[in-house]
Amino acid sequence: MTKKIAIGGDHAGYAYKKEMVKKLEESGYEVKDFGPYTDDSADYPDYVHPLCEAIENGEFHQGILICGSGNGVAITANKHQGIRAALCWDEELAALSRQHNDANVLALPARFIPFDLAEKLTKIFLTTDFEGGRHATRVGKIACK
Ligand SMILES: O=C(CO)[C@H](O)[C@H](O)[C@H](O)COP(=O)(O)O
Repeated sequence: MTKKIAIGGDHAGYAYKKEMVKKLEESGYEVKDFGPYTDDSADYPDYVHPLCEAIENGEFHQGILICGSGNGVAITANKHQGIRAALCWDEELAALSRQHNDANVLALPARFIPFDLAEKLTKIFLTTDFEGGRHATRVGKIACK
């Protein structure tokens, strides 16, 4: 089964997003780019909310969000009950976001890491399994009552 990936962000992440779409498609993923489609100044919530709703609806397996610091897209994504967005800037963080937190969205800080690292983190994120067990109990308690 081809893994379906949703990608989005804002103008600060535009260049990385454009390149990341190419890399993901070359790796065999089915990718939808939720925008923005130029590097004109853009408001990240306009792109993050539709992407997260699509993931919550089961249309995509996981999401990649890219902005300047990664904070804007992560904060916005985590407003969605069905989203666990992890801001990552090194390989161990990317692995742990999947192993311990079952994160379904990776937030990347384009202005703080080089593209080749962003690509490595994305590959780790998309290929690392959730460990379950004690972590499943904790993830099950995240949702606000
Ligand atoms: O990095 C961010 C802070 O959370 C945002 O996601 C934006 O990318 C950043 O705020 C854009 O800043 P700009 O000065 O409008 O380029």
